[in-house]
Amino acid sequence: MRKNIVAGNWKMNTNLKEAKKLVKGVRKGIKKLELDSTRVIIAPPFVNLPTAIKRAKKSKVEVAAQNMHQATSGAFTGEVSGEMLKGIGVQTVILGHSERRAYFGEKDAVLKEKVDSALTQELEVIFCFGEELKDRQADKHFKVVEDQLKKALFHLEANSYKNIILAYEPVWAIGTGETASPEQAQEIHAHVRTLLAKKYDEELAESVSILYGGSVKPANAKELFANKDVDGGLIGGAALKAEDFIAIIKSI
Ligand SMILES: O=C[C@H](O)COP(=O)(O)O
Repeated sequence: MRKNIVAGNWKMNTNLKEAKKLVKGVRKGIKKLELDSTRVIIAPPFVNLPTAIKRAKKSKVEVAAQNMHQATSGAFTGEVSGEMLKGIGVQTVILGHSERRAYFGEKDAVLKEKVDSALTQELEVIFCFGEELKDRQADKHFKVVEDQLKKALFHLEANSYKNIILAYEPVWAIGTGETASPEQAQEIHAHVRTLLAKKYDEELAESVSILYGGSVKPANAKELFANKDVDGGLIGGAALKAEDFIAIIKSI
Protein backbone atom coordinates (compact mmCIF):
# COMPACT_ATOMS: atom_id res chain seq x y z
CA MET A 1 0.00 0.00 0.00
CA ARG A 2 1.31 3.42 -0.87
CA LYS A 3 2.14 5.79 1.97
CA ASN A 4 0.85 9.28 2.65
CA ILE A 5 3.68 11.77 2.72
CA VAL A 6 3.95 15.35 3.86
CA ALA A 7 7.25 16.89 2.76
CA GLY A 8 8.46 20.38 3.58
CA ASN A 9 10.72 22.04 1.04
CA TRP A 10 12.46 24.83 2.91
CA LYS A 11 14.00 26.20 -0.31
CA MET A 12 16.69 28.85 0.39
CA ASN A 13 15.32 29.67 3.82
CA THR A 14 16.50 29.12 7.40
CA ASN A 15 19.87 30.06 8.83
CA LEU A 16 21.41 27.57 11.24
CA LYS A 17 19.55 28.89 14.27
CA GLU A 18 16.22 28.89 12.46
CA ALA A 19 16.83 25.42 11.06
CA LYS A 20 17.53 24.01 14.53
CA LYS A 21 14.37 25.62 15.88
CA LEU A 22 12.26 24.36 13.01
CA VAL A 23 13.49 20.75 13.25
CA LYS A 24 12.79 20.86 16.97
CA GLY A 25 9.30 22.23 16.38
CA VAL A 26 8.42 19.59 13.79
CA ARG A 27 9.89 16.80 15.89
CA LYS A 28 7.96 17.90 18.94
CA GLY A 29 4.78 18.49 16.96
CA ILE A 30 4.59 15.02 15.48
CA LYS A 31 5.58 13.18 18.65
CA LYS A 32 2.05 12.47 19.76
CA LEU A 33 0.57 11.89 16.31
CA GLU A 34 -0.37 8.47 15.01
CA LEU A 35 1.76 8.41 11.89
CA ASP A 36 1.60 4.75 10.95
CA SER A 37 0.76 5.34 7.32
CA THR A 38 2.20 8.85 6.96
CA ARG A 39 5.80 9.86 6.37
CA VAL A 40 7.09 13.30 7.35
CA ILE A 41 10.03 14.67 5.36
CA ILE A 42 11.86 17.99 5.64
CA ALA A 43 14.25 19.35 3.02
CA PRO A 44 16.53 22.05 4.45
CA PRO A 45 19.23 23.83 2.42
CA PHE A 46 22.43 21.80 1.87
CA VAL A 47 24.46 23.52 4.61
CA ASN A 48 21.90 22.68 7.26
CA LEU A 49 21.47 19.02 6.29
CA PRO A 50 23.97 17.57 8.82
CA THR A 51 22.41 19.55 11.67
CA ALA A 52 18.89 18.57 10.63
CA ILE A 53 19.89 14.91 10.35
CA LYS A 54 21.45 14.99 13.80
CA ARG A 55 18.47 16.70 15.37
CA ALA A 56 15.91 14.51 13.65
CA LYS A 57 17.57 11.30 14.83
CA LYS A 58 15.35 8.81 16.63
CA SER A 59 12.25 10.67 15.48
CA LYS A 60 9.89 10.09 12.59
CA VAL A 61 11.22 13.13 10.77
CA GLU A 62 13.12 12.19 7.61
CA VAL A 63 15.58 14.56 5.98
CA ALA A 64 15.84 15.14 2.24
CA ALA A 65 18.02 17.32 0.00
CA GLN A 66 16.56 19.82 -2.46
CA ASN A 67 18.79 18.96 -5.43
CA MET A 68 21.96 17.16 -6.49
CA HIS A 69 24.34 17.02 -9.44
CA GLN A 70 24.19 14.05 -11.78
CA ALA A 71 27.94 13.34 -11.65
CA THR A 72 29.50 11.51 -8.73
CA SER A 73 32.38 13.98 -8.42
CA GLY A 74 34.41 16.34 -10.58
CA ALA A 75 35.05 19.93 -11.56
CA PHE A 76 31.56 21.29 -10.97
CA THR A 77 32.10 24.28 -8.72
CA GLY A 78 29.29 24.86 -6.29
CA GLU A 79 27.61 21.52 -6.84
CA VAL A 80 26.85 18.56 -4.57
CA SER A 81 26.62 14.93 -5.68
CA GLY A 82 24.26 12.17 -4.66
CA GLU A 83 27.17 10.23 -3.27
CA MET A 84 27.99 13.14 -0.95
CA LEU A 85 24.39 13.33 0.20
CA LYS A 86 24.24 9.63 0.83
CA GLY A 87 27.51 9.89 2.74
CA ILE A 88 26.06 12.25 5.33
CA GLY A 89 22.92 10.18 5.81
CA VAL A 90 20.47 11.75 3.37
CA GLN A 91 18.01 9.17 2.00
CA THR A 92 15.83 11.27 -0.29
CA VAL A 93 16.37 14.03 -2.83
CA ILE A 94 13.95 16.41 -4.55
CA LEU A 95 14.55 16.63 -8.30
CA GLY A 96 12.89 18.58 -11.08
CA HIS A 97 11.45 21.34 -8.92
CA SER A 98 10.05 24.08 -11.15
CA GLU A 99 12.43 26.61 -9.58
CA ARG A 100 15.37 24.45 -10.68
CA ARG A 101 13.82 24.19 -14.14
CA ALA A 102 13.08 27.92 -14.42
CA TYR A 103 16.07 29.58 -12.72
CA PHE A 104 18.82 27.02 -13.27
CA GLY A 105 17.87 25.80 -16.74
CA GLU A 106 17.30 22.18 -15.76
CA LYS A 107 15.72 20.46 -18.72
CA ASP A 108 14.13 17.02 -18.94
CA ALA A 109 17.33 15.44 -20.31
CA VAL A 110 19.44 16.51 -17.35
CA LEU A 111 16.69 15.55 -14.94
CA LYS A 112 16.71 12.07 -16.44
CA GLU A 113 20.44 11.87 -15.68
CA LYS A 114 19.89 13.17 -12.17
CA VAL A 115 17.18 10.58 -11.53
CA ASP A 116 19.45 7.79 -12.76
CA SER A 117 22.34 9.03 -10.66
CA ALA A 118 20.20 9.33 -7.52
CA LEU A 119 18.80 5.83 -7.95
CA THR A 120 22.31 4.45 -8.50
CA GLN A 121 23.27 5.98 -5.16
CA GLU A 122 20.19 4.29 -3.69
CA LEU A 123 18.59 7.61 -2.95
CA GLU A 124 14.83 7.97 -3.06
CA VAL A 125 13.62 10.67 -5.46
CA ILE A 126 10.78 13.13 -5.04
CA PHE A 127 10.26 14.02 -8.69
CA CYS A 128 8.44 17.30 -9.34
CA PHE A 129 6.52 18.12 -12.47
CA GLY A 130 3.76 20.53 -13.44
CA GLU A 131 2.55 22.93 -16.06
CA GLU A 132 2.93 26.69 -16.31
CA LEU A 133 -0.05 29.03 -16.40
CA LYS A 134 0.24 29.49 -20.18
CA ASP A 135 0.03 25.70 -20.64
CA ARG A 136 -3.14 25.48 -18.60
CA GLN A 137 -4.67 28.46 -20.38
CA ALA A 138 -3.94 26.74 -23.69
CA ASP A 139 -5.45 23.52 -22.34
CA LYS A 140 -2.10 21.77 -22.67
CA HIS A 141 -1.59 20.79 -19.04
CA PHE A 142 -2.19 17.06 -19.50
CA LYS A 143 0.26 16.96 -22.41
CA VAL A 144 2.95 18.99 -20.61
CA VAL A 145 2.80 16.76 -17.55
CA GLU A 146 2.86 13.65 -19.72
CA ASP A 147 5.96 14.88 -21.60
CA GLN A 148 7.82 15.73 -18.40
CA LEU A 149 7.21 12.29 -16.94
CA LYS A 150 7.96 10.43 -20.17
CA LYS A 151 11.23 12.26 -20.76
CA ALA A 152 12.68 11.97 -17.29
CA LEU A 153 11.17 8.79 -15.85
CA PHE A 154 9.65 6.42 -18.37
CA HIS A 155 12.99 4.83 -19.29
CA LEU A 156 13.10 3.34 -15.77
CA GLU A 157 12.47 -0.30 -15.01
CA ALA A 158 9.31 -0.93 -13.00
CA ASN A 159 11.42 -1.98 -10.05
CA SER A 160 12.89 1.53 -9.69
CA TYR A 161 9.52 3.02 -8.78
CA LYS A 162 9.79 1.75 -5.23
CA ASN A 163 12.21 4.67 -4.85
CA ILE A 164 10.17 7.28 -6.69
CA ILE A 165 7.67 9.70 -5.18
CA LEU A 166 5.90 12.02 -7.60
CA ALA A 167 4.96 15.60 -6.81
CA TYR A 168 2.55 17.50 -9.05
CA GLU A 169 3.28 21.18 -8.69
CA PRO A 170 1.46 23.48 -11.10
CA VAL A 171 3.89 26.38 -11.50
CA TRP A 172 1.10 28.96 -11.31
CA ALA A 173 0.19 27.76 -7.82
CA ILE A 174 3.67 27.87 -6.27
CA GLY A 175 4.14 30.64 -3.73
CA THR A 176 1.28 32.57 -5.27
CA GLY A 177 -1.41 31.84 -2.72
CA GLU A 178 -3.47 30.47 -5.60
CA THR A 179 -3.88 26.75 -5.17
CA ALA A 180 -5.17 24.23 -7.67
CA SER A 181 -8.71 23.25 -6.78
CA PRO A 182 -9.09 19.76 -5.32
CA GLU A 183 -10.70 18.74 -8.64
CA GLN A 184 -7.80 20.12 -10.70
CA ALA A 185 -5.28 18.28 -8.52
CA GLN A 186 -7.25 15.04 -8.57
CA GLU A 187 -7.67 15.00 -12.36
CA ILE A 188 -3.93 15.40 -12.97
CA HIS A 189 -3.05 12.81 -10.34
CA ALA A 190 -5.53 10.36 -11.85
CA HIS A 191 -4.11 11.09 -15.31
CA VAL A 192 -0.59 10.32 -14.04
CA ARG A 193 -1.79 7.02 -12.63
CA THR A 194 -3.34 6.16 -15.98
CA LEU A 195 -0.04 6.96 -17.73
CA LEU A 196 1.85 4.75 -15.26
CA ALA A 197 -0.65 1.95 -15.72
CA LYS A 198 -0.30 2.15 -19.52
CA LYS A 199 3.49 2.24 -19.46
CA TYR A 200 3.92 -0.31 -16.66
CA ASP A 201 0.89 -1.85 -15.00
CA GLU A 202 -2.03 -1.12 -12.72
CA GLU A 203 -0.29 -2.42 -9.62
CA LEU A 204 2.68 -0.11 -10.11
CA ALA A 205 0.41 2.84 -10.84
CA GLU A 206 -1.42 2.24 -7.57
CA SER A 207 1.78 1.84 -5.58
CA VAL A 208 3.38 5.23 -6.33
CA SER A 209 2.68 8.12 -3.96
CA ILE A 210 1.68 11.30 -5.78
CA LEU A 211 1.93 14.51 -3.77
CA TYR A 212 0.38 17.86 -4.58
CA GLY A 213 2.37 21.07 -4.13
CA GLY A 214 1.44 24.69 -4.63
CA SER A 215 0.20 27.02 -1.87
CA VAL A 216 -0.90 24.21 0.44
CA LYS A 217 -1.89 25.75 3.77
CA PRO A 218 -3.57 24.46 6.94
CA ALA A 219 -6.81 25.95 5.59
CA ASN A 220 -6.88 24.04 2.29
CA ALA A 221 -4.84 20.89 3.00
CA LYS A 222 -7.75 18.75 4.11
CA GLU A 223 -9.82 19.15 0.97
CA LEU A 224 -6.79 18.60 -1.26
CA PHE A 225 -5.67 15.48 0.61
CA ALA A 226 -9.21 14.09 0.65
CA ASN A 227 -8.89 13.20 -3.04
CA LYS A 228 -8.33 9.55 -3.74
CA ASP A 229 -5.20 10.05 -5.82
CA VAL A 230 -3.61 12.79 -3.71
CA ASP A 231 -1.27 11.10 -1.25
CA GLY A 232 -0.05 14.17 0.58
CA GLY A 233 1.80 17.36 -0.20
CA LEU A 234 5.08 19.03 -0.99
CA ILE A 235 4.87 22.16 1.09
CA GLY A 236 6.91 25.34 0.61
CA GLY A 237 6.02 28.48 2.56
CA ALA A 238 3.82 26.75 5.14
CA ALA A 239 6.63 24.31 5.98
CA LEU A 240 8.65 27.16 7.48
CA LYS A 241 6.34 27.45 10.48
CA ALA A 242 6.29 24.28 12.56
CA GLU A 243 2.75 25.01 13.69
CA ASP A 244 1.43 25.26 10.12
CA PHE A 245 3.39 22.26 8.93
CA ILE A 246 2.03 20.15 11.78
CA ALA A 247 -1.50 21.34 11.05
CA ILE A 248 -1.03 20.21 7.44
CA ILE A 249 0.26 16.80 8.58
CA LYS A 250 -2.82 16.47 10.78
CA SER A 251 -5.02 17.08 7.73
CA ILE A 252 -3.99 13.81 6.13
O1 LIG B 1 8.22 22.67 -3.11
C1 LIG B 1 7.21 23.26 -2.73
C2 LIG B 1 6.42 24.01 -3.65
O2 LIG B 1 7.18 24.78 -4.52
C3 LIG B 1 5.26 24.73 -3.06
O3 LIG B 1 5.62 25.97 -2.51
P1 LIG B 1 4.48 26.84 -1.77
O4 LIG B 1 3.82 25.92 -0.80
O5 LIG B 1 5.23 27.95 -1.09
O6 LIG B 1 3.56 27.30 -2.84
